[in-house]
Amino acid sequence: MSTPSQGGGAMTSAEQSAPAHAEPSHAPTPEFNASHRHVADTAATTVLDCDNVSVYYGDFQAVRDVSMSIGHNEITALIGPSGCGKSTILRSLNRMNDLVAGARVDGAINYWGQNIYGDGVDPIEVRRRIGMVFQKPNPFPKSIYDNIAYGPRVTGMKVSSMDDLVEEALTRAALWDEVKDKLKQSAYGLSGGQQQRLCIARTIAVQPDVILMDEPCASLDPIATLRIEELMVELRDSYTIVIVTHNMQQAARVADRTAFFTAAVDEGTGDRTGLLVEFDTTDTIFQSPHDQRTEDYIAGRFG
Ligand SMILES: Nc1ncnc2c1ncn2[C@@H]1O[C@H](COP(=O)(O)OP(=O)(O)OP(=O)(O)O)[C@@H](O)[C@H]1O
Repeated sequence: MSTPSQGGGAMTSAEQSAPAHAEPSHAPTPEFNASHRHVADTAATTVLDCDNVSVYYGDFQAVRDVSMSIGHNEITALIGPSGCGKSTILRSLNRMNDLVAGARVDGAINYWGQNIYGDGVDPIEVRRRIGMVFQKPNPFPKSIYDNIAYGPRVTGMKVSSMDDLVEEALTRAALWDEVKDKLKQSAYGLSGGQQQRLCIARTIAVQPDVILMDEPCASLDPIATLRIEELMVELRDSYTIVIVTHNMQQAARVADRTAFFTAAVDEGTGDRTGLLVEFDTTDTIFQSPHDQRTEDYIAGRFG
């Protein structure tokens, strides 16, 4: 498993203790509005490529035949009605579904050209490079400092100064100024929005390349939601971000590209299986979609 900056080569256990890539530079903090979306009318370099991906839970096919390319340093939103397989696809992008008994992925998901489901690929290393932030903030029952330091410690990352690493991660997650005087206090003392930024900092601390976010604002109030959206836009210059959201305005505000999923009913079994209807620039999906199903969903006619 390699990234272009690593120069190729199979992943080894020694590699697991080394940073995945050179530290990305700090992005300037843009004032936030939708115009900060990239102009996504040209194809970006592909980081993650889903090639005919189907995901099963036991015998149930939850989502079928998904092919899409996730662009480098872009925000990609996955939208669609409940149960269409957005979270299932998101979790398959870093092998999180491996942790679900009976879950199985068909097809290939290529990360910088290497199938993450290929022989000999370490799922732990996949999840370090492709991190995930969940719907509900889930800090560890530890101090703010130890929440950040935990990942680097358990993955055996070589760190010259843990204090610097903690400050760096919290700064990137736009939380440092709010917590720098209480690093030894419990993370549970933070507000929900702060806890979610802490979880983003925790993900950043192990130097990922891609950050997956599964409805990261679902449990937050509008102010905290806006702060996370601003943060996503800031982080985009250093990371590739994939977000599942039920909030179409959120997708329209932050995403460069948007994938619309729906579910089709199998006449025989009655099962509802998710499928990708349309994947394009966010402007195209929201302003001139090619598929009637996308247009109906965007217009609120179903889902
Ligand atoms: N762990 C699991 N075991 C069995 N079935 C599952 C599991 N997780 C999801 N499913 C099923 O897979 C299908 C897709 O679910 P998924 O959560 O991916 O959809 P979603 O589009 O993210 O939905 P929502 O928007 O409601 O979160 C659903 O039918 C769901 O019941």
